[in-house]
Amino acid sequence: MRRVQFFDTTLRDGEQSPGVNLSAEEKVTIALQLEKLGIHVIEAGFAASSQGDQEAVRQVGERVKNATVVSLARAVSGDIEKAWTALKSAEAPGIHIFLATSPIHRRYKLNMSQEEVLERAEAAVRLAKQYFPVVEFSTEDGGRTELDFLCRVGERVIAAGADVLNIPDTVGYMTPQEYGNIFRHLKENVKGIEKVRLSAHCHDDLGLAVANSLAAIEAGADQVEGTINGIGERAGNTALEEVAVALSTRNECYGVETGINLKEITRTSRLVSKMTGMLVPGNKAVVGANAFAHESGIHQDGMLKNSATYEIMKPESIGQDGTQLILGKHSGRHAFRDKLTALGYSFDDQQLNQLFVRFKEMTDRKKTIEDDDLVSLVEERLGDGEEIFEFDAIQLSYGNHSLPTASLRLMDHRHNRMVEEAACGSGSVDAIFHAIDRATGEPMELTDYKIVSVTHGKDSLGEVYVKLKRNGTEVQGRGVSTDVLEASARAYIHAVNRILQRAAKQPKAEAVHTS
Ligand SMILES: CC(=O)SCCNC(=O)CCNC(=O)[C@H](O)C(C)(C)COP(=O)(O)OP(=O)(O)OC[C@H]1O[C@@H](n2cnc3c(N)ncnc32)[C@H](O)[C@@H]1OP(=O)(O)O
Ligand SMILES: CC(C)C(=O)C(=O)O
Repeated sequence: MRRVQFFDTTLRDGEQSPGVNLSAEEKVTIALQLEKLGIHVIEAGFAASSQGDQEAVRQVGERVKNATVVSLARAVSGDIEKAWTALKSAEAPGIHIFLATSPIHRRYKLNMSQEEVLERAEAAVRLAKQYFPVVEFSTEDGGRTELDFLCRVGERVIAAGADVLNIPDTVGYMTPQEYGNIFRHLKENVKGIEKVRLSAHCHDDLGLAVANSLAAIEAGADQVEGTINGIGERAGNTALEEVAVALSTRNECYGVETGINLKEITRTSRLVSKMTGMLVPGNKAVVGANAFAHESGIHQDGMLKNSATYEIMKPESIGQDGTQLILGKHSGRHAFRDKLTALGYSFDDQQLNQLFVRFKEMTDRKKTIEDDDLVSLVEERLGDGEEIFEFDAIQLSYGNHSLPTASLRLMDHRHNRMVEEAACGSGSVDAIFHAIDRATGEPMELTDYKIVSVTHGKDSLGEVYVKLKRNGTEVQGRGVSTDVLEASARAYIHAVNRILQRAAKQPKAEAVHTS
């Protein structure tokens, strides 16, 4: 199978992301992880750009043993010499020389004619060849360069001894078809092209960097350049982890092997994100936090039946922890039951349906449902018999200069009717409890009341515990809601139900106990 080599420029083009500045130590740490990932060429920096980067390139070159370490250099002797100073003690040194070839860059940036570009490129490669075993030449803005001229540049640098010819789409302007065609054209028209490795280097200005890189590979490129997480100048570079996973998952389309250790992808992505401060968006392909998370009920049901329904690769194959079924607004009963089973509960269909109704109410108010939320929800009902009174709705009027008033509606299952009552109190909670006493016609003595926050954040669940006493029987009630006043009402009604259920079971001798 044809081999495609991976050239990582996280430490050079990736570092060109605004706000990113890596120390030599950080570059070494990332480079050693790139080595574990199986990257073949690591661009450690641009030695001529600063004393600090020259030192960083030197340290990376000395520490990395299983990849070629290169420095970027302009087509000027000073840059090439600084690159050699940095890398002469490296295990496998290389240099990456670039010179823009497009009409726009020649005219406005370099102020060079085509002939001058050809001469400068050739001279730079010849000089670099005196020092480096591996010389890559990049035709900066190659995508927007006249094809004939691109071929002439290619021929000149190959004749001068270049080992790799890289055709960058520097401004992310190419479409996959156009970019692939450039590689086909070079392969067919450049003398000596078989002597060099042909390389693709894409930017993501139109969101096409990965697609363009894959198109180049299809058209014969045998090296792909990019960064981890796709970081880099402007909209960034080709995300190498995406290319590696695409080449492996759709190997029947590309028929190439890479030698990339896919299991190291997640670790590498997290390290780069941490050290550069460039956060990975949740929906980012392959390494985003949601890449293997399923939120909707229909998908979750499919996943539980067979993960191939909604996952095209195994999260473990790229070092991710595993599939996540996120319970939320769009979840269905299958995922709900599965989660409860994982938490150690088992329910018949009727119980599950009742809990599911409460769960859906909760998801309308709370973005993410955590395990603790579910435990609270379940335990609110656990061990209870049939509900006598069922909470339905509540409305409160509160002002610091007026009497708090609560209006409350509940279902009275004994008489199969909705009851609505209102009451005032010394505070909102007191008003709610009076309204419940009126609605049930079963006044209780409140002996304890406390509120606990179940999870974190503004939309966390409040859990209210009350103790009610009547005729010597004292019971506890629990209520959960994102609103503590509603949780209070639920807790009180829960306790009323339990007291009445107890009384029904022991009509004559009501024991005094606490539960
Ligand atoms: C597409 C890419 O990503 S290319 C890499 C881009 N990366 C960087 O630029 C990061 C590091 N850069 C730097 O630290 C600085 O730009 C330096 C140290 C390299 C150069 O700084 P300065 O000497 O002050 O020059 P400055 O950056 O302002 O201008 C670039 C000069 O290099 C010339 N130049 C640009 N590319 C090349 C090239 N490939 N070969 C030769 N000369 C070049 C420009 O024409 C300009 O020359 P001029 O001064 O004669 O007009
Ligand atoms: C130096 C070259 C390869 C580059 O980064 C680009 O053209 O984008």
